[in-house]
Amino acid sequence: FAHTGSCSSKTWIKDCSSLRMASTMAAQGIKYLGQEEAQHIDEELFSEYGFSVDQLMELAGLSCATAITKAYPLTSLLKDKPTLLVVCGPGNNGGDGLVCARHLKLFGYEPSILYPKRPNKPLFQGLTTQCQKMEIPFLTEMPEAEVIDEAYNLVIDAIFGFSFKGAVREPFASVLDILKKTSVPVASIDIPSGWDVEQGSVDGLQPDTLISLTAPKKSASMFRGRYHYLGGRFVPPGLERKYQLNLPQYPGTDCVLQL
Ligand SMILES: NC(=O)C1=CN([C@@H]2O[C@H](COP(=O)(O)OP(=O)(O)OC[C@H]3O[C@@H](n4cnc5c(N)ncnc54)[C@H](OP(=O)(O)O)[C@@H]3O)[C@@H](O)[C@H]2O)[C@H](O)CC1
Ligand SMILES: [K+]
Repeated sequence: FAHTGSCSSKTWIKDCSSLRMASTMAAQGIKYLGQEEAQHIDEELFSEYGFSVDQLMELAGLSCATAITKAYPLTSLLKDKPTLLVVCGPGNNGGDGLVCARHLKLFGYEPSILYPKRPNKPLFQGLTTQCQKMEIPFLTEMPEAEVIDEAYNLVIDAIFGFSFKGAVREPFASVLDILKKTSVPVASIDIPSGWDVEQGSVDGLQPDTLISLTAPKKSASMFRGRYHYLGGRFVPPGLERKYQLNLPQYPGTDCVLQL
């Protein structure tokens, strides 16, 4: 995978690197959230600011799909088909994964979804139906690491987000063990799954891409992959001030920003 972005010719390199530098400088001072703080912000978005969960999930999932198109453009993929594996967990992080998969299908990728633990709630049932109607296949079991390396260009990790706690329970412990053995890149939504939200993990998943939603969580400072994006461009100014998020300015109408 080569990061092509918009810097494809030499004449663009200078402009591009100064843009990247500007983006890094703009991101300086951005707040890295603790677990409770991230959960409070989430609750306030619903209770005080009048958002519904499906609204924010749609924006979060669209940000993630957009970030994937930037880090792994269709033209950069090595396999014959633009296949992706999206692994979804039981909470809202998994919901973001379903939305992300739907948008990626619309963007020309060929996602398959593994969704082993499905909550019995209309929101997730609706998102599942939407993906099925988009003709996205749902796998019945997690493929072995060699099969993933053979069949997919990229894995999208939408297993756990900011509510993850403790030791990973099944079936996700086995799923994460397989993901750690794959050599195709992994793109994690909000948190690399299995990482402590604040402390990270020394022997955990090492994603190539991290898409932080709303604001990075403390563990994001331990991220060593190539691409770190900020997404979830929906934070009202009062909430940003209250939590001193110090968010960088998104360029133009973009819904993601590379940190
Ligand atoms: N404000 C925003 O930026 C928004 C972010 N969104 C996304 O939502 C997630 C947070 O979603 P939440 O539902 O609160 O939690 P998670 O998806 O992180 O996970 C909850 C489920 O995970 C299970 N869990 C927790 N710990 C373990 C463990 N050790 N082993 C196995 N399973 C675990 C937990 O299961 P229970 O058994 O406890 O029920 C939960 O089911 C955020 O990160 C963003 O991605 C929103 O989409 C929009 C707003
Ligand atoms: K994740």
